[in-house]
Amino acid sequence: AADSAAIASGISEMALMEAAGSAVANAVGARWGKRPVLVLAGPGNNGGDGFVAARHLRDAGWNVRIALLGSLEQLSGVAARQAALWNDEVLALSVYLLDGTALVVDALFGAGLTRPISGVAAQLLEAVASRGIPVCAIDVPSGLDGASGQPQGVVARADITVTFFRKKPGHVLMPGRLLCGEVILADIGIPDRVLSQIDPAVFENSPVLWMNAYPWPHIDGHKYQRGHVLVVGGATMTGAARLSALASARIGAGLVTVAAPDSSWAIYAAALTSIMVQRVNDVSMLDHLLSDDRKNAVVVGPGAGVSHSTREYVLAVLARKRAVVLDADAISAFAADPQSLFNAIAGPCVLTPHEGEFGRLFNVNGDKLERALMAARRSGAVLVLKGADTIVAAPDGRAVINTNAPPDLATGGTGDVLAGFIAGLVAQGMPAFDAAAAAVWLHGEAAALFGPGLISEDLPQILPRVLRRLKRATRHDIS
Ligand SMILES: NC(=O)C1=CN([C@@H]2O[C@H](COP(=O)(O)OP(=O)(O)OC[C@H]3O[C@@H](n4cnc5c(N)ncnc54)[C@H](OP(=O)(O)O)[C@@H]3O)[C@@H](O)[C@H]2O)[C@H](O)CC1
Ligand SMILES: [K+]
Repeated sequence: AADSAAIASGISEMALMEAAGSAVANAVGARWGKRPVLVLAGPGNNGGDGFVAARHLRDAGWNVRIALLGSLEQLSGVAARQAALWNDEVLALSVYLLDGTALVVDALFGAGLTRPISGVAAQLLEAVASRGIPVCAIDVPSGLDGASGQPQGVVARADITVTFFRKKPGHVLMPGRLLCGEVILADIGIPDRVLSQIDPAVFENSPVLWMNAYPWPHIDGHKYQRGHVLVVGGATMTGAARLSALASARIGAGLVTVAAPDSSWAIYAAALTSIMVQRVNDVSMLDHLLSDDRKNAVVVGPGAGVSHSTREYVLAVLARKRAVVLDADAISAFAADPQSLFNAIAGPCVLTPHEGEFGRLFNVNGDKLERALMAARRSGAVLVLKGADTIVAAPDGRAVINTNAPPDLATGGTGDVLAGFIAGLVAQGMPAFDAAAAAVWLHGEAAALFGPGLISEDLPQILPRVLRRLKRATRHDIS
């Protein structure tokens, strides 16, 4: 879409392809020393980029062969014109060409892939993978769906993928992110104004998306302006709510209260210091707590139990029109009747399911991005679909894909911390979608900064260091 908009705005297709292929040759030259290269060219413009890259590498003194799927006569448009500039032998695709090849430039298919790769092209990609030949992919590793990150049949994993203008969802969604290797973004002269013309709604998560909405404390602020998070605590799994509460406090909520039943009140009270503990044995006591409208954000779910009372608590909070983060058991508790939850959602609400919990509420098909967006639209909530490539989706069609989470995050309690981070930001006035995106990013950064050996308690602990860095990086100095 970006290239057609750019072309419509007067940039020639030939120039775009020239810039694209030359960026590929530059990336190859920067990564590898001179060696025999085989360029695999497909029948569309991805193949055209391959012809340009081949010419630039040859001109730089590399030993380059190019093999084409189909015949030169079948090429059309700019790809045909670029192929004509190659002015040298064009081979037919064959596995034998891999003998004596020390690097493959994969220009078979890019954005125009419409079906799984078959025949000799598939055999070649399989052989490239099994022989462990290094690969530079153009735009996407051929066979990877750039919109979803899902392979359509065979894909040869690339060491580097050179793409143009903006990353596509497939570069950041799993398993695409792993199949792409290092993604190199090349500027091929598509002006930024094109982005506003195509108005994309899906972005890789990054502070630039939500920094302007980040609620740094004001110099003249007091604790009530920084919100009051209420975490509904469970009776037996008390650690989960404590983690959420601690996370809300660390991310800057002015006050945090845990609502606890009599049976475990003493445990909460003994374990928490700056966080308050109040008694709640049933839904009417919870409702009474919520009559204080300074308690402006609520977390339900961590350690709550999949029960009737969890359902009642959620509905009571939603009826009070409080911003709410529903996690874990608060999601699973509605498995039998998801619509009763969706009907009750009217104000800011964030659902934070992992795939298992997601499947209990939503019966939607499609890739991860589509499913998250559909679920957000259906429920009216901001959806945080967790995983190595967590997606934050809004009912209005916006989505971010998060890429900074290290595998160390896959440990008990980290989800409770995330729910607390989100609620803490919402309590300080950040819109739910921005708060969820910011919380997911900060959660990933905190884990990455801590590194191996991470347990969930470490996340709130190390968050101040992440916040300090973020603040330093985004501070607006007076000059
Ligand atoms: N984004 C930019 O700014 C620029 C991108 N460029 C490059 O262009 C490609 C996209 O080019 P396009 O021609 O649209 O598509 P492809 O080259 O990926 O492939 C289309 C052709 O492939 C056939 N096809 C599709 N799937 C298969 C398959 N599994 N097996 C065999 N053939 C397949 C398709 O045929 P159909 O029968 O489906 O019609 C087409 O013939 C982009 O990725 C960039 O690399 C430009 O350089 C400009 C700037
Ligand atoms: K490709």
